[in-house]
Amino acid sequence: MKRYDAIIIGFGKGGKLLAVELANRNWKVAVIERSPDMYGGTCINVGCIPTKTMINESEFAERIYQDDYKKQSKLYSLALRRKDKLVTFLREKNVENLTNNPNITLYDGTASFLCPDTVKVVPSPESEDYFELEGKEIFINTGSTPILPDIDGLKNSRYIYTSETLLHSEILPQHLLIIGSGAIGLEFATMYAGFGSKVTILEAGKRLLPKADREIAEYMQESLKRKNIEIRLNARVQSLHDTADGITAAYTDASDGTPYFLEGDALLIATGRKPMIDDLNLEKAKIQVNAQGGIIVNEQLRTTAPHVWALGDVKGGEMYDYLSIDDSRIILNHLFGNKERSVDDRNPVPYAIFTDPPMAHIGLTEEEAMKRGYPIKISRLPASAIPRARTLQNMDGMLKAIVNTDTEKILGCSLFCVDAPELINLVAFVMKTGQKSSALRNFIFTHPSMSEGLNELFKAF
Ligand SMILES: Cc1cc2nc3c(=O)[nH]c(=O)nc-3n(C[C@H](O)[C@H](O)[C@H](O)COP(=O)(O)OP(=O)(O)OC[C@H]3O[C@@H](n4cnc5c(N)ncnc54)[C@H](O)[C@@H]3O)c2cc1C
Ligand SMILES: NC(=O)c1ccc[n+]([C@@H]2O[C@H](COP(=O)([O-])OP(=O)(O)OC[C@H]3O[C@@H](n4cnc5c(N)ncnc54)[C@H](O)[C@@H]3O)[C@@H](O)[C@H]2O)c1
Repeated sequence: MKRYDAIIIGFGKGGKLLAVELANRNWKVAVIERSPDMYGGTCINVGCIPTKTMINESEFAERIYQDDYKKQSKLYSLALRRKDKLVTFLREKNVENLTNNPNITLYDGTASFLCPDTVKVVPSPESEDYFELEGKEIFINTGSTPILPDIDGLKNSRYIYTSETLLHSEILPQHLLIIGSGAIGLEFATMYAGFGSKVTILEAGKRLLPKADREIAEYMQESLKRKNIEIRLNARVQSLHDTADGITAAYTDASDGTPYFLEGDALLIATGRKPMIDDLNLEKAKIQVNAQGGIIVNEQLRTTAPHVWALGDVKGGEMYDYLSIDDSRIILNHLFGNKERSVDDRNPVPYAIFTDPPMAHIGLTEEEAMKRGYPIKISRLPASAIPRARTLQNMDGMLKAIVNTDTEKILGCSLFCVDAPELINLVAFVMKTGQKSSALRNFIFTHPSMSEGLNELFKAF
């Protein structure tokens, strides 16, 4: 049996960064990945990168061929090719980063625990062959997988997709149905509407983005409507049936019990993701999981088994690329640094949803700040008031900030405007460095830029 200083299960975001850092410190590292199509993990293969590439392509398609489905279809195929090219480039780069390092060995296969320091690797599901590896430290970085709700007909339909499969389909849907209006549902809706598909989202909840600022979520809902994206809230999907040329979703509006039938030619399941623990045999290592199947870790990311750590989506909770990266920093800090980093010291964490315009948020919403009894003042700025939004011909949206009137510190900020995923990082920087809101009011920004809008937004405080 081969022995390593570190075994990393899953070639995901945090794991690949950790592998290189450990190897550069002369650790012998084994990385185990179950699928060569997933070298480099979710983000570059089926997550952030392909989706944002396609959203960018769709914005371009929308501008030039707004109502011409045939021409849009052609652009969709070309966009898929460009997306595939980028994904292949990044995947190859990711593999090179590991395989060029003499201290790293990349193994193809599915890993499972035999005991806390030994894993079994099955290279191919078709064969009974396997080998074992022993590690002084083991890092679980197996990511997450789509949740498939228990809906009649879902398993047998030919028209059902997940975010991982829809972007391999060559046919641009005429009418895309989406179940779920979280980040994935909204981003795919934006993408396909941009390419000219009609999009209808069926969301079980009573409001869009329940954790977002209510006012901003309402702006977004109105904006999506103008883009041919219909959102049906309170929707309880009971069954799905294939027809000669598509799929019918039968659902009930839970607010009044009215039954509906909706026809489309493709249906995306976007009802959340769950930690990928299925094959790991965690009991053999006495690694505990929570009720949602997330691996339980302490604030240093150690699991309940000695010398076994977990990073990224497999812990459950918030699932973002940058949290997996930060998890790797925390682990490195505990292995080689001053041991001061913790998952508790990184809040507030911003997020962004890449609709058109996109929405980004950090900190508290207005409702949350009120509930906590803070003395607050609120400022709002329509995106159309920012000259850069006009030069970009994207004036849709609203910016909103909440400041504590006693401390003059920013409590929360929601930006629904072009470039919001970039702007929110400026706000995050001010919040995390403990500066007052006046830092943004008086800062010199380039012109014309969306950042200038922050001068205006924070003028009120
Ligand atoms: C469509 C989509 C869009 C997204 N967009 C964004 C975005 O814009 N911004 C953002 O921050 N986040 C985004 N995310 C979330 C982000 O992609 C994830 O949070 C991040 O990639 C998780 O990385 P990870 O380190 O947990 O592992 P992953 O990158 O998921 O890697 C896990 C790897 O482990 C492998 N594996 C699993 N089980 C085993 C096993 N038993 N043995 C061996 N290998 C195994 C898997 O094949 C996979 O390659 C998006 C996600 C999706 C699905
Ligand atoms: N831009 C980004 O950072 C980005 C982009 C995509 C995904 N992600 C991450 O990926 C993860 C998964 O995203 P997601 O959008 O699938 O999950 P999500 O949990 O964010 O949203 C799922 C939505 O589906 C709804 N839903 C669940 N079951 C339903 C049902 N049976 N019928 C109708 N609606 C139902 C929920 O109410 C919720 O609104 C999230 O953690 C997300 O943060 C991030």
